[in-house]
This record gives sequence, structure tokens and C-alpha cells, in this order.
Amino acid sequence: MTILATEGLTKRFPRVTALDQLTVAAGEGVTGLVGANGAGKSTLIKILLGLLPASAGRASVLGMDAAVQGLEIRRSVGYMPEHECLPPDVSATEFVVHMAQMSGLPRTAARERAADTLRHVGLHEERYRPIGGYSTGMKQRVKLAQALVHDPKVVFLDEPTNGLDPQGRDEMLALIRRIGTEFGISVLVTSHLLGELERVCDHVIVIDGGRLLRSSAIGELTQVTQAVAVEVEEGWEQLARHLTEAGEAVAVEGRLITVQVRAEDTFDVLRDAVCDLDLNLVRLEQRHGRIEDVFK
Ligand SMILES: Nc1ncnc2c1ncn2[C@@H]1O[C@H](COP(=O)(O)OP(=O)(O)OP(=O)(O)O)[C@@H](O)[C@H]1O
Repeated sequence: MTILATEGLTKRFPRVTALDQLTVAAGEGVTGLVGANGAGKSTLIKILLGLLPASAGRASVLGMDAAVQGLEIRRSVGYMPEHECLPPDVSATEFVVHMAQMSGLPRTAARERAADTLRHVGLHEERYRPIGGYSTGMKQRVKLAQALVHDPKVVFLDEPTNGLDPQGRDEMLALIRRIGTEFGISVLVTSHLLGELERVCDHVIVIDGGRLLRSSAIGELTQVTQAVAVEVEEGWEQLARHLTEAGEAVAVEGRLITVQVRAEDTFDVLRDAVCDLDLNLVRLEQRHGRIEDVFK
């Protein structure tokens, strides 16, 4: 099923073209939308939600036209905005219950849904305290909870790892993966960091200056750069030279040699080289390239 699609989508602001003839589609699962600051990610999300009109082209979500069916789209889609937008004086519980009621749930159902959702995102006793005293990680969780509370089919998460420390980022990424798998909700998640999305996405869309750079399944991106890492006790320079002479593409980083796998026999060449030079092998490890490498 197509979750979202655009065709020739263009958005011009007075001084800048934020989206330029963007044609792209995403299916079920977790889709990453990657681009540097200003690439047009938030603009795309706002147009998909029917919050911003396009200058040209078309956009649809779950088969609904974003230009005319914004309200229906927003009933089916949860949205976690990038910037801080939480009221400081109310508790997470009060806020999320309120958001659930705004989306049409009666009070009792809203309270139950809010409690379940806050538990799922990892907010426990602290949910009764005013939001103003929360850490950035806790605030991001509240924003995520309000996006999930009306049981959407799809969620759009705009830079959910922004401002988080490494542990907070790992937890948020794990949560996003669970939303896409255990909860069965399709996710569009934006980031300016390619590396973090490769851990949680099934599909990645890369945009730059409002234009499409690439749209691929994650497997396709990582396979292209498949490589083997080799570490030997001594003689790594000798080994690197030997492999280069044998026609292999080799990169040396300290004691670690990375060899690009061009064909099955790369493994044989490697084994024979280590034997011929009589080296002590410490590590031989197959590596899938990071998606960052694909866009260097
Ligand atoms: N309301 C607006 N009026 C004028 N220009 C805008 C407006 N909104 C966005 N822009 C411009 O459009 C471009 C794309 O912005 P957008 O916020 O979509 O990028 P982004 O990829 O989400 O980056 P960031 O993560 O920094 O928000 C930027 O140059 C931005 O300055």
C-alpha cells in the first residue's frame, strides 16, 4: 500500500524554492526522510498534512489529496513537530488527554488511551508533573505520545532525535522501530543524520535543496558498499600492498584494513594473502557499508 506520494511537488517561498519538482513515494513500514538543514523536509511534511499549500504539483497521503482532504489526512496521521510546542504549566497526562479529546475521543476513553500511550513511550510517574520541568528527552516523548494517542495509521516524526544525548537518541530510535513493527503504524521520520536512520528504516528518501537525490530500500543502499575488515597483529602495510597489487580496493585506517568485496574471490585472495605472508590474523569481519558512504 502506498502511504504517501508526490508528483512534481514544488513549494516556492518569496526568497527560496523549498521543494523543487519532487516526485517520490513511500510504502508501509519505516521510511526515513534525510536531508541537511533547509533541504525541505518540514515543508514536505506540512504539505502532506494539508497545513501548507503547494505552489505546483500534487501530494497525497493514504490515497487522499493533501490539497483538499487535509482534515481527513490529519485524522489518520499523527504528527510530531520539530520545534518545542508544549505548554509548560500542565502535566503530560493532562496534555495528552486533552489532545486525545481534541481528536474526538470521549473523556474516559481519552484518559485510558493517554495512560497507555504515555507508558508505551516510557513516561511513568513523571507524567503527573508539569512539562516545564522535563528534560529534552522527556519532552520529545510527550510530543511522540500526542502523535500516537488517536491511534493513527501513519505518523510523521519531524527530527525526533533533535537535542537528545546518545543514550536518549538510541532509546528514541528503538521506540520508532517498535512503532513501525510491534504497533504496525507506518512511520515517516526525518533526520539530517543518515547514519542514525539506517538502524531503524526500511526505506530511505534523500533530498537536497528540495530535490530528490535518492529513494531506495535500505538493503540496496548498504549492499553496494559491502566490505571486509581485516586486522592482523603485524605486517598490515605489507598486507595492504599485497592486496592492492592483487587488484583489490583497499583502505587502511590505523591497523585496520578495509577491502571492498568486488566478487566472491575477494575472500580467497584475502585468505591466500594472509597465509602467503604468514601473518597472524586478529579479525576478519564482513561489513555492510554505512549509508553515509553512498552519498559521499
Ligand atoms: N514559512 C516560510 N517562509 C519562508 N521560507 C521558508 C518558510 N518555511 C521554510 N522556509 C525555507 O524553506 C527551506 C526549507 O525549509 P524546511 O524547514 O522545509 O527545511 P528542513 O529540511 O526541514 O530543515 P530544518 O531541519 O532546518 O527545519 C529553507 O530555506 C527555509 O528557510
